[in-house]
Amino acid sequence: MYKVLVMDGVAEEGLAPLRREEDIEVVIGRKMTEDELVETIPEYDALIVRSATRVTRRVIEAGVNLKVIGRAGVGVDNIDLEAATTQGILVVNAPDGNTIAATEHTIAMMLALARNIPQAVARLKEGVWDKKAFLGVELRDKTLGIIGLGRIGSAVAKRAQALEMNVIAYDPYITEEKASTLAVELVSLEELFRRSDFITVHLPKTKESYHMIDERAFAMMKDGVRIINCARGGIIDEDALYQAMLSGKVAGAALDVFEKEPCTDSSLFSLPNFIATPHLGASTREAQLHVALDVAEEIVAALRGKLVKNTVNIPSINPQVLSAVRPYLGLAEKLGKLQAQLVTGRIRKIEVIYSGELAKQEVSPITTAVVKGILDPILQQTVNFVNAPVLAKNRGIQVFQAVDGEAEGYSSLITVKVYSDKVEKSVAGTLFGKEDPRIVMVDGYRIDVIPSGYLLYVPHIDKPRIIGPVGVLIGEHNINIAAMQVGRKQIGGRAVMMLSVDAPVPEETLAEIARIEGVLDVKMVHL
Ligand SMILES: NC(=O)C1=CN([C@@H]2O[C@H](COP(=O)(O)OP(=O)(O)OC[C@H]3O[C@@H](n4cnc5c(N)ncnc54)[C@H](O)[C@@H]3O)[C@@H](O)[C@H]2O)C=CC1
Ligand SMILES: O=C(O)CCC(=O)C(=O)O
Repeated sequence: MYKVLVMDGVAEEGLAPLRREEDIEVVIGRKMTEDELVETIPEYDALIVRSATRVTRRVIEAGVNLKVIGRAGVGVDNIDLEAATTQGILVVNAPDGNTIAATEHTIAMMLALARNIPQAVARLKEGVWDKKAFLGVELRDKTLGIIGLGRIGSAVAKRAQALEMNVIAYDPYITEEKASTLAVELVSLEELFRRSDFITVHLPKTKESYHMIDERAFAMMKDGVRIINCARGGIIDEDALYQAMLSGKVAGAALDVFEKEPCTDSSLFSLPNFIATPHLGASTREAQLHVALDVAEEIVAALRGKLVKNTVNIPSINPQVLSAVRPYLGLAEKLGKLQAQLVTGRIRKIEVIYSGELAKQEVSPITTAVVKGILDPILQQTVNFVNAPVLAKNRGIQVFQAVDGEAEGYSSLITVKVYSDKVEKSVAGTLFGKEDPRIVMVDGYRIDVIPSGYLLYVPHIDKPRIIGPVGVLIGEHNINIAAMQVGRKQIGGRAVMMLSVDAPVPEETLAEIARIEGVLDVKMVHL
């Protein structure tokens, strides 16, 4: 039975995909302190939040059963992604469901700013009919500067154009083609500051965007500029905004988000031309239903080990790519696991080389499977597709991936080379047919072994009285040999023997095998 904790008032109707699963129990959590959440979380397999709950490192480390954290929305800045990744917990979000809600809120804020609507409503409710105090401005022919031309920025651009505004944008990560499809002029940040009558931000809060709009930026802007932030608090420096509004440089500002939330006290609240909402951008019935449905479906998929679309802490994999590489994931993991048991010393470098047909595919998921296979037998903690690359990096292991046309006669070949401070070892595998995995090479010696169960690896000198005595010693312990492969490059040179056995060979027998003259090493491997 899986248990899912749902926080922050995520829409009940949207939880239907979870509620219809018989082995999933949904628990609606009340507002909790960090300590309370730390105490509660160990019994849960999944957690769903909006923006209020802070999923800190402490919470994540206490979540010993957590497999997935879902954000019913876009921004994941309330989730410690690094901690989740290290712990092997998948983080998913619902990036599309609230785009229109946040877009319409932005347009509403811009119109409210231009026409002083909140202030006029408040005055009228005080019983004052004051027409003179609220002279507004029109949007038509004004320049709107959009910082961040993603989902919401693009949708804001379309609506602003319908209001006959001239739209310019700054987004160094999108192409000129995308901007021109939207009929938006891409400009530098400085030019956007200099030319805009209204500026709206639609980008995540990152190191780069933190206080992107600060004192220096305000100094570059037109007198009387109006500023909107329905993205994330902290992109605008609130102290600098206060000063710029006091001086009259900024004619009005509308914030839906604040650097510290909830924000119930701010010097900005004293300014008549400042308007604000309490992070309402995504608060429409439609958006809340959509994000809840999207995230609930993702949680079900993640718990079932199925394809998850909107992953935040591992690269999302295109379904076509996944179906091409999926058959190789198991083989890759086994090759990694084999290496982990053959290699001695501290691993410094892993190199995964792809040849043949496979070399034409996007192979990074296969490389991750190799790394997972290598680290899993070595580390105490759970190693999965989420944390394998991070754990390798944290341990100072370099991971390289390369393609090489030479597949040694196989249609596709995966070669895994591991370099430690003591040895350098290479193993290779392929699929016979579409799904029959085989280890076909160890240290350049050709073999043909099914990567499963117990394997005995015996490198030796190619001469008589080795294979027989090894078989006898194993037989004496009543252990059945299911298959045997010997690979050599030249008569009388080095060779490798790989035996599939039905049970582990005891330590003392391994020691006896190692004493046979001509045996160079002996290792029991379990795949
Ligand atoms: N107020 C609210 O309730 C809501 C807030 N949001 C927030 O709105 C923001 C935008 O959301 P989406 O449009 O869905 O995201 P998105 O990922 O589709 O778009 C973000 C855009 O910002 C651009 N960008 C990133 N760093 C940049 C930089 N340093 N300078 C300029 N551009 C940069 C990216 O290239 C991308 O095009 C996010 O921060 C999200 O959390 C989203 C929904 C509701
Ligand atoms: O869930 C909410 O109310 C906030 C949504 C939001 O900020 C986001 O999706 O980034």
